[in-house]
Amino acid sequence: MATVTRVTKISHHSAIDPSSIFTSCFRNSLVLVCYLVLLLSSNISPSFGLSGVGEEDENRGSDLYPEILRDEAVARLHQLGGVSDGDGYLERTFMSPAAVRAGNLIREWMEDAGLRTWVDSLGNVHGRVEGRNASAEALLMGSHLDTVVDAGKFDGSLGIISVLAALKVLNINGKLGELSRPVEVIAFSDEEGVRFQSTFLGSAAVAGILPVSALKITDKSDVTIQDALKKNSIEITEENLLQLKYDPKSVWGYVEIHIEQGPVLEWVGYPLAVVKGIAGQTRLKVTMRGSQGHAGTVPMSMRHDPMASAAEAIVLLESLCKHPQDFLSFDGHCKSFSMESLSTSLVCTVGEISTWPSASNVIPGQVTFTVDLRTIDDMGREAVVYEFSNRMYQICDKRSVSCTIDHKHDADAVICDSELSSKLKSATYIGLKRMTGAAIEDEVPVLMSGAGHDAMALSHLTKVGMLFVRCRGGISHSPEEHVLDDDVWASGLAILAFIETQM
Ligand SMILES: NC(=O)NC(NC(N)=O)C(=O)[O-]
Ligand SMILES: [Mn+2]
Ligand SMILES: [Mn+2]
Repeated sequence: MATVTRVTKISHHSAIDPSSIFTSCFRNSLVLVCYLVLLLSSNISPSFGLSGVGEEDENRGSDLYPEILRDEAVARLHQLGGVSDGDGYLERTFMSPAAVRAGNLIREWMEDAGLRTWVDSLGNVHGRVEGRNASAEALLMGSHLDTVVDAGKFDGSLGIISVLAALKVLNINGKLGELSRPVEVIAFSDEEGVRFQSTFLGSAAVAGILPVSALKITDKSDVTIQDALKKNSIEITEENLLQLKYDPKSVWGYVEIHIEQGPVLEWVGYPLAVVKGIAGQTRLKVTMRGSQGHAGTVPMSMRHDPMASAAEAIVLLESLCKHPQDFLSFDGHCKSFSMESLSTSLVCTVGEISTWPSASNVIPGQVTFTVDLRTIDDMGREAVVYEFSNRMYQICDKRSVSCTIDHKHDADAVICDSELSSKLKSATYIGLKRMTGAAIEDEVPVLMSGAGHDAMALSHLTKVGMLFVRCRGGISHSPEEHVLDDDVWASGLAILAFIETQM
């Protein structure tokens, strides 16, 4: 008997698009209160249960496949979550030993689902079935096999394992060869960009937007991307890099399942959401150099301290991103960006800082820190980067510290394809109906993504659509990241319904 998490019902006649609510309320810290008020005022009926498969139709249970879409998928998520370079925490970065082991394990699961597999020269792991018409445009699906440091088990992995579970069900039912078009699952080698700070390496190569110059990017140990591949017996050249690009005419679309990494689905009590779009992002590396010296003998007035300069710049960044309207101005004519969309979606993070020589009794000679800046408003993002840069250089001049800004990564915001999103929404209804045995009257939530995804890179190749899966407390990029077993199941049923109805 399937028991599925209870879902708060949003009555369909007052269906509301949570992302629009968030746009209007997101401005202040009462956003969730606003959201709740708006939901309650739309006659939320008492929560109806996804209370399990109806007793009356035992046959329905036969197309639920809990042993594959839930039990085996959950077991694989935990198994993959144990493949790590870290001791006691999860870490898999581009072409690391654990990333290679993870790729091999995923490849086994691809073959277990009946797919033809290979690894390309950027370390992406591919599994493909041609279906009835090998020359038709292919449906691409997938997500990333790399992780951040001290990661959760579901970010990236769920999008690979859930899709493979659905394809395994089709293979068991003898339907895989009957699909109307080829289907290809790709486990991308580097979405997080932790090692080289230039994210989407694998998916950008498939989309044809990874410049050859990227192969010379170095990590903290001065190892280039090219070296990292060579250490794994992959000789990447300009020629075979360019060969990785898929012909847009050979691709029908790209679909990615991913954890929400936010609190909304848990808040509204719904297991899945359709993604409306993905915020644009910029990554900077700031280096400040000053006068290294003795902590005990250099008078404060004579110091050129890059640590204090960095601290002032980081606090400035926080103020700029909390209150952009206090820093930015634009004449009403050019309308280059909307303060509304910027201030409701702008987030900035300094996640990494390092100093040299990093000794408690030494005034540092150099400080380096990262900046991660995101918003759905691309023009606004450029304006914020410009404003931060100018004000940071003023800080450095005032403190007689030399500063450089290295632009590591830029990705424009992406709007998901409306037709593909509509198909994913329909498939979600079908999947959830199978689980509950009752018609789903609610509007599937539609959310914006502040997190980046390989779909951003693939949007340069083909139309993209995404499904979000609820995660506990919205927590991600943490070992606390968690998805309910039944929500893993719901994601598998939704993508199975999508493939069955669209292919
Ligand atoms: N889904 C993700 O966690 N993506 C992460 N990676 C990139 N490239 O955005 C991020 O930081 O949001
Ligand atoms: Mn991530
Ligand atoms: Mn991710």
